[in-house]
Amino acid sequence: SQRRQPPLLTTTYYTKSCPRFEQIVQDVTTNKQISSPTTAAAALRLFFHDCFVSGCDASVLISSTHFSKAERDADINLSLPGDGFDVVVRAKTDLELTCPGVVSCADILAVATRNLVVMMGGPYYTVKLGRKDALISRASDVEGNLPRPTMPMDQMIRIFNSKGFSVQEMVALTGAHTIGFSHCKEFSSILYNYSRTLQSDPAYYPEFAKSLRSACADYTKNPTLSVFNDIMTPNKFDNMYYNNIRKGLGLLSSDHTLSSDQRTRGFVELYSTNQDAFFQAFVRAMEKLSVYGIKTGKNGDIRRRCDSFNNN
Ligand code: HEM
Ligand SMILES: [Ca+2]
Ligand SMILES: [Ca+2]
Repeated sequence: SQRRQPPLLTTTYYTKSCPRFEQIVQDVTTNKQISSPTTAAAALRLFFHDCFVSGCDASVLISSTHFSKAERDADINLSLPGDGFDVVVRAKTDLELTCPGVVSCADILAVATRNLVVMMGGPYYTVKLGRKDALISRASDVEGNLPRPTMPMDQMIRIFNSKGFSVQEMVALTGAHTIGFSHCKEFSSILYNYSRTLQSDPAYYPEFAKSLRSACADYTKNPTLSVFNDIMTPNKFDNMYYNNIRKGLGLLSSDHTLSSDQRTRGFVELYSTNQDAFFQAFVRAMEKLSVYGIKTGKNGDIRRRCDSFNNN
């Protein structure tokens, strides 16, 4: 049997073909984050949702047409904020002026995400380059590839394992919930109607549950209502998320389960007491995530626009 070699990305991919690549992406991400501070969390979640569905290939950036419903319009992706898409489009626009047809949307999203994590106070990690953009984006491919907050731990672990990510890596990556928001509907079922006998015992700190109920009181009429994922340091990329979930200050059912399940609890405890350990684990897991399922050569192309394929 033949062993297929993993396609190789390099850190110097654009050194000759687009020497200003890093600088252009850096300028765009900085300006965008300053004018729209929700961009960092938006891009980080967008990147996760791209990579877990057929690899880090910008498949999530494609817009639907009359003929085909793209990933972006799968129900779980409808809450992806526009700022994440917008920062990629802005960088692409600048890059097409400087080095047309050279830089992939997938590489832009990967580097923009890293830059934004760093801007929020998170750790720097290496992003290798040379990803090609996907030739396919189908909403029907999304289901089953992304975790949902109401899933039991077994199922969440199965999704991560199926992509080669360990329980430890799952816990480290989910530290991303140290920034950003969740809409009320994502945790309303456990907020209004929970029983402590369930395996998915949400174990909200009672005062926290009370304040969430009041913040979300109107959410059926106003579906845009949302709450910080990390109530203590919502705008700082740190290890506070792990401290929160140990105290019942996690938002989503999946956040609570992370600190109650015996398979994940040890990692939560480690990262809550040792930010260096979290950052090191996050760096390794993001480096791994960012090369997951990447396309090279003829398996992909360099899109002219990030939201549509080249052949139309
Ligand atoms: C472990 C399973 C996970 C589940 C069940 C989950 C679920 C969710 C849900 C329901 C939201 C709220 C979305 C909204 O209401 O708009 C959210 C937000 C977010 N998630 Fe996750 N997530 C998981 C893991 C991850 C991972 C691995 C990352 C990145 C590496 C990530 C990054 C984010 C970010 C940054 C936000 C905030 C988005 C924003 O503010 O726009 N999540 N997640
Ligand atoms: Ca993808
Ligand atoms: Ca935080």
